[in-house]
Amino acid sequence: MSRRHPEGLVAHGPVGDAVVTARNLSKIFGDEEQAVTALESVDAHIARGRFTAVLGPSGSGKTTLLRCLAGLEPPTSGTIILDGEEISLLNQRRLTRLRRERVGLIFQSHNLVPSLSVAENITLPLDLARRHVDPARLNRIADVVGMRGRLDYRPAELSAGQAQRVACARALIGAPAVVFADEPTGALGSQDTTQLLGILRAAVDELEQSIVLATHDADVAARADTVIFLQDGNIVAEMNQPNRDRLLDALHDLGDTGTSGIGVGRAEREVSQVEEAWSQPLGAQGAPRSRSRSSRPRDWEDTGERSRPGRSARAYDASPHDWDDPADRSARPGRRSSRAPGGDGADSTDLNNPWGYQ
Ligand SMILES: Nc1ncnc2c1ncn2[C@@H]1O[C@H](COP(=O)(O)OP(=O)(O)OP(=O)(O)O)[C@@H](O)[C@H]1O
Repeated sequence: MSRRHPEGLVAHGPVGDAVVTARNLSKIFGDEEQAVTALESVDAHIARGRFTAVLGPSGSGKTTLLRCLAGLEPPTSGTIILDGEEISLLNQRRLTRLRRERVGLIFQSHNLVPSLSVAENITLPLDLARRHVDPARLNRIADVVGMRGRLDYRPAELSAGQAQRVACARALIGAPAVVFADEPTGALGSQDTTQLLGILRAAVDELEQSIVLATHDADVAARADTVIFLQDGNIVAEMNQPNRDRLLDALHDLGDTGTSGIGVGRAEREVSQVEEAWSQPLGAQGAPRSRSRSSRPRDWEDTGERSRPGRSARAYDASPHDWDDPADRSARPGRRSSRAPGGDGADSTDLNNPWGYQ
């Protein structure tokens, strides 16, 4: 069942259902001695209308998982169902159409097309899909990401944070079934990171947008509803309603010694054009590696796993809402309905409160 939100914003299907499912998903790059197993027999259930983070160190398979789930990378084996469609059964033309109509993409590098204006970059997915661009929708999304006053700017005239907010608007404009965001804050400073996560968080809470975000940063993952822990191409644990403390405890329990790269920045990955991002593998190279496997992901919802005596919960003070406050969190997933009136064209949006609720 679809719900129609104000301003024609559509959430597809009941919140909490799977928007993407992977069963027995494996991805091997290369063959024989050059073979690299990036994903091995992964089962994943991505809930609709929720914010899911995939947390893991460099090389754990985050990008590969997102690319497979988004239909950008063909799996070696396994099944992926995206918004009700088994994507392995689709021919290239239908797969491209499915991606354009139902998938939003955000990368670490903003991938804006330099020759297009901000407005043209935002509406690019709709133009590629030959879908109507509703000017009110464009203005609303531009308000949300604080770019309404810069719609005629070119990407070269934007800061890194502004450019990534445009990329975020581009992913949200078509109200896709799911947005995949691969390290979207990896090249941003802390203030821009906070703003971008606020926009993504609000898109989930206010619009029931399904979002899957890959990160190596526990602080970023702490903003999600669910965290999937990836190690060596395996999902080794899942946690609902994370906070920073619980995540750090879980990482400690999983054997993270602080040298795995989780929580540490990395070099920006360059992909030049959004159209290329829609159709081409990123082409990362890597060496084969040994792996330790667990047969079943750990579940930190198990109360036996949950209590951590001696650790007090630290507030994640960068957040616009205190999501880590259990009282506040219990209010989710109830959606706040009151909104501020539309903007006047200036970039006056409170980016810590991007959808304008009180
Ligand atoms: N196109 C490719 N060809 C060969 N190996 C690849 C390719 N893409 C990824 N790999 C390898 O697959 C493994 C998982 O890579 P992936 O990029 O998915 O990990 P990641 O967790 O996203 O890492 P990072 O955070 O550094 O981006 C790595 O060993 C990587 O080198």
